[in-house]
Amino acid sequence: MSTTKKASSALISVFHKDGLEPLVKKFNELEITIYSTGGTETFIKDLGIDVVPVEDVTSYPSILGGRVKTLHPKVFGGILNRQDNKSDQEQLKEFEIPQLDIVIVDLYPFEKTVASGASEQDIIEKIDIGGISLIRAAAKNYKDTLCVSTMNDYDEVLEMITKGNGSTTLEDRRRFATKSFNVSSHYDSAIFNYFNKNHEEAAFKLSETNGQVLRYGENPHQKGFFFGDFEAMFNKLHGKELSYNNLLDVDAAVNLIQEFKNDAPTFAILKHNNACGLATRPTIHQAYVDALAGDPVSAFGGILISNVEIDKPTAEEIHNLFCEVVIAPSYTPVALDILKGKKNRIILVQNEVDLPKMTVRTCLNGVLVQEKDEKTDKIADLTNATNKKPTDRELEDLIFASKLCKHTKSNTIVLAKNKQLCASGTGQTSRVDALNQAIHKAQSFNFDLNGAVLASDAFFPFPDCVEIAHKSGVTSVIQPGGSIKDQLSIDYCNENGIAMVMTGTRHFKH
Ligand SMILES: NC(=O)c1ncn([C@@H]2O[C@H](COP(=O)(O)O)[C@@H](O)[C@H]2O)c1NC=O
Repeated sequence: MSTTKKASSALISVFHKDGLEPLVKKFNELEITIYSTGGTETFIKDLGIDVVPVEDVTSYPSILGGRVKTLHPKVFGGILNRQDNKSDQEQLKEFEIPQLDIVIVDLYPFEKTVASGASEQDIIEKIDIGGISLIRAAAKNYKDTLCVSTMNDYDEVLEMITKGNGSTTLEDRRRFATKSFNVSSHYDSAIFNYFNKNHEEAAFKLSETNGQVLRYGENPHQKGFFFGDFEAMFNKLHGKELSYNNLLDVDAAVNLIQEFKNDAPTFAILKHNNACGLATRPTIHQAYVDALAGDPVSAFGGILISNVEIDKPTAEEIHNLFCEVVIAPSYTPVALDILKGKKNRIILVQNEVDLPKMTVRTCLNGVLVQEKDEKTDKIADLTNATNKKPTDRELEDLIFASKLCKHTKSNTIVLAKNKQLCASGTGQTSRVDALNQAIHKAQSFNFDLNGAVLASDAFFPFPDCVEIAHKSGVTSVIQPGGSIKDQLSIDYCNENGIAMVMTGTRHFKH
């Protein structure tokens, strides 16, 4: 028996009518009978194309404000019958059920309605019942039925139907069934996540429908994929394909620069997810120059991000550096031309899109999920722990350093001065190691640490860090506090004229 099937009928029930016209016209040309629901029927009729209202099949009107319109055995029988099953075919005849060869559905926009901040009642009404049932039924019966479950596929369907003169192959129908279960399971995950927003039910559903195969994973012998909507976040203007590691760095960069969103021009340079350069200045050119000065060695091959438009002078400086990715909210035309001067350099425009509020990572044989660390330390949150208070300049530097600390791998110590990163110790197994690494690095790039500030992502269990910091010139310290031995560090600061403020908030990043 041939597995290629010629369609003679289609049921169309779509929320968004955009993009439907060419498909409907093609069906009409191929003499495919079109059945349809209320709004879709009006749309098709207005195109001057014959359409059979679904009510003519069910002999029921649409009831309960549209909650029930296609949910009827005559509709589902038409979709689910097996064409090679004698009894199914006899029942079609007996109950006068029309054969439905193609089903096209565009579901009520549930996720968009939730995102719009609509009321619970509006959201509930956007839980599609009939549409999702049509999709499940048609996809289940892919041997006989073609299921089109998203408007993104209309072009492909039009091409397929045109090429096959109304026929589809089993292979195509199975492929469309897979797409349909992708749509239906994503839809149900979104509904579950909406209902379970307070996490009463101990279940986790992460559903991403946009996937991309990467060149490889973290290393060339590992396969890698990205599931997410990169295009929603960025316009890629130039350069090679982003790698797995590029994506991780871009993520780190975007989260870091978010802290400086409404600040003066700020430039960050990152390597392996940590910043090796950061500066806030009156111009973005100066911010870049001073960020680079933080560690011009590490900056090689780095990820660059700016919180404001990149102009010509900045682009000229950047062009001297080999870097993987440049990210900014915009570029002047001249700056863009300069940056495009290197073939592989990836240039991204960051769109104004909210980042997810939860983070997810694999752990053992499951996943760990947590709220994102959304707390940014502010001057108003600080309590003075010492007799000496930080100067206004130091206070600004303390907040600057604390913002960076939050986005650096633990254990970390950040040393900063005049809103410039002098050096940080990153991902160390002890806080003392992190501090020593930072001091050593800062000195190797000729930073004068006299008057510098120190930020620590967690409390000091002993006074050793403040002592080492003091001896290298640090005059002000910001830390969460909370150690049973806080007083030892405070006493040392008081005895040596250091100001220490406490935030009360730890910023571990593992
Ligand atoms: N209730 C039903 O039987 C039903 N059947 C189809 N729908 C949906 O109704 C929408 C199309 O409605 P209309 O053609 O009236 O504009 C589509 O999004 C479709 O998924 C239904 N609506 C909700 O469940």
